[in-house]
Amino acid sequence: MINIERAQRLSDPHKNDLVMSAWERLVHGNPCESNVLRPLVTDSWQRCLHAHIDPFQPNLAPALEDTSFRDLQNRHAALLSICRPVMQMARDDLDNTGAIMMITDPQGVILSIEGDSRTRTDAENVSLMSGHNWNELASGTNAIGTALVTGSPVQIHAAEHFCHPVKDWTCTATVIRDPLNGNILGAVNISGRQKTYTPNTLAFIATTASRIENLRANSELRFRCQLLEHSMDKLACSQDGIIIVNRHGTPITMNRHARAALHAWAIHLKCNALASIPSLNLADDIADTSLPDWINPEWLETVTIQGTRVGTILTIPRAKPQQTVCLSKQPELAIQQRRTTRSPAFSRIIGHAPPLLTAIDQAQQLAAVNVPVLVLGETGVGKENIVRAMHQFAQDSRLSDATTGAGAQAPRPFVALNCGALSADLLASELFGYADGAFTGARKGGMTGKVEAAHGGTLFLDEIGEMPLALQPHLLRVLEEGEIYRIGETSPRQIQFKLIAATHRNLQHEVAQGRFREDLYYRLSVTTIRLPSLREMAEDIPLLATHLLQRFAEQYHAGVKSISDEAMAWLCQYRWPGNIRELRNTIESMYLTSTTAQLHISDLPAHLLAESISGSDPASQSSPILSGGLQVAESQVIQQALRACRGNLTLSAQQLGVAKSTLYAKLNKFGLIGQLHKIRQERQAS
Ligand SMILES: Nc1ncnc2c1ncn2[C@@H]1O[C@H](COP(=O)(O)OP(=O)(O)OP(=O)(O)O)[C@@H](O)[C@H]1O
Repeated sequence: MINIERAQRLSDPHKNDLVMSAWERLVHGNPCESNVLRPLVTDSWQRCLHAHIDPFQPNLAPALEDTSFRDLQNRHAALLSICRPVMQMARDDLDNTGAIMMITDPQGVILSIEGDSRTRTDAENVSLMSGHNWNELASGTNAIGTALVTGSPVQIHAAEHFCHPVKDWTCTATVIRDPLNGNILGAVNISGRQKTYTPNTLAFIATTASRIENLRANSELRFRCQLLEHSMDKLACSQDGIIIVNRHGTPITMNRHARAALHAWAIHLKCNALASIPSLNLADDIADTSLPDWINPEWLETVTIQGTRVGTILTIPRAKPQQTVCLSKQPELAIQQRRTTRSPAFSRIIGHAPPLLTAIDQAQQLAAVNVPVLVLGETGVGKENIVRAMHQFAQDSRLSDATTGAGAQAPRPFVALNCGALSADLLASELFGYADGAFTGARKGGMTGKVEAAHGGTLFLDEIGEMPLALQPHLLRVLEEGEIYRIGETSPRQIQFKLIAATHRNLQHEVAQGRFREDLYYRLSVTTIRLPSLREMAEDIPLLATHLLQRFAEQYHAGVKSISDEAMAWLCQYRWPGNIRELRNTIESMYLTSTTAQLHISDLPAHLLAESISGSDPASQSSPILSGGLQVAESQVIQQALRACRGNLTLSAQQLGVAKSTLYAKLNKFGLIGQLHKIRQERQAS
């Protein structure tokens, strides 16, 4: 490709007469006048002379035959489908503007054309129409052909065209690149009569191409997500080596048995940098379709989703196959087995409620697979807890591999960062690190970022929903490329880590609101684990409460304590907006403040009691089974407050955090008016 400076890409219509005279002299055998022409045009005219292009050829831009053209359109169906919204816009917005837009294949053959209808008719007279080839070597200097040679956005205005029939046209084109590998997929061009010239078309065409490239990137990302989602069970459960190959023939991930399986079959490939396998390219026109010797065709499974072939699963059997339990094949057996065997790494996660068990199963499955995982759940449900367990599980699995001969395994780092706790600048340097002297105040010698520190281990990005939009593309790039640039450095560092992100936000909603990038969302949300709120696992509250009491007894050495039935009933009906963290804090406070070996309702923190007494706790209204116990509890707390305030209603209401009228209504409801009088009499008597 030729590197074209920006200033060179723009035509100067004021020089058109000079350019025309230079062209006339050229076609009469004189040398090319580089002092009049832009270097871009000089070079192109030289190429045309060298290729013996006839500047006066009447049949400009040879046409393909109908069948060949249809074949060509079929071959480029993916590009045309991605360009559809852009061409739809051209149809609607270019009408009556004198401009037309077209998409070509990488050789310059026009695949599709839209725009101003009158100009389209004029354009047909000069072969600017579907099926015609605007390659430089076929049609001389023109925006499509020259953009394809240079790989840059170019304008070719009027006299700058090499062939006479198009010298009344002004054209601007650029290439469309594959965002995955930079290959040229085709070109996009906008043309009109020379009087429609405007320098702005250069920026417009560059933006249009980048919009098409973004659409392509998003659709590739979707295919990748679909492929990974489809392969997840195999990656997690299979005892064979699994390598997932994307639709372009590039391996994107593998399970932990792949290395051993390749070794068993004496296939000497570097797992970390498996080269592309052209014969597994399902998306592009590839000449080489023969499988490499090391692949047995029976190992291949093409994954087709909604009619699109999104990739291939390559299953390399272990030399001594073991029985595989795969979720998709034997769901009931697999679920039963997994549910009864919680690995030691997850033993700190207390609870047996079905939604929690599902989350633990998923976490165990995904822990050792090298794909990003998104953990969702309200605040305090134990997201960090489960992420740490996943890291431990992966670590334990590697250690057990090491004992079966897969090599020595050093401890892997676990690095956590809360994206909501730092400003955008600080977060950027914390994440990516920086070079020595990268900015004022930078630490001498630079700093290693969290991403780099997590190399070989797990990076936990908590509150990912709070990550500033400006940083999100950088994170996506790290995930896609497996390399980072420290701030202020120009050479990348290769890194490999498992990303686990967590959020309490609804990221889809954030994407819809423009606060979270859709491409990053797709990258992260391939595999999600949703942790239930404590309300959804209320059956586990007694177990959790008892477990926490035991923990605090060990921590504070203040003896073992139990919880009264009434207090437990209260704990079970409360709605716990702060989830397990709030439960933990409550039990801790009760344990430390109670003076007896059994915790009672009266040991509950005052603000929680006030909430239930004021009736603001919806659970208290929706749990008839517990409401008896709760009423007793309420009655006890009110009596306690009355006694503490020696029958003063105003003070009692203040202490309970309710209105005086509410308190009075409760006294009536619980038959405590007599009790109130008694306390007042005692006060007067004393
Ligand atoms: N199932 C569980 N069993 C025992 N303890 C738990 C469980 N889930 C959470 N915890 C405890 O609850 C507290 C809160 O958990 P954690 O910090 O993991 O929540 P989180 O969802 O990450 O919170 P946030 O959204 O605020 O970051 C921790 O002390 C954790 O140990």
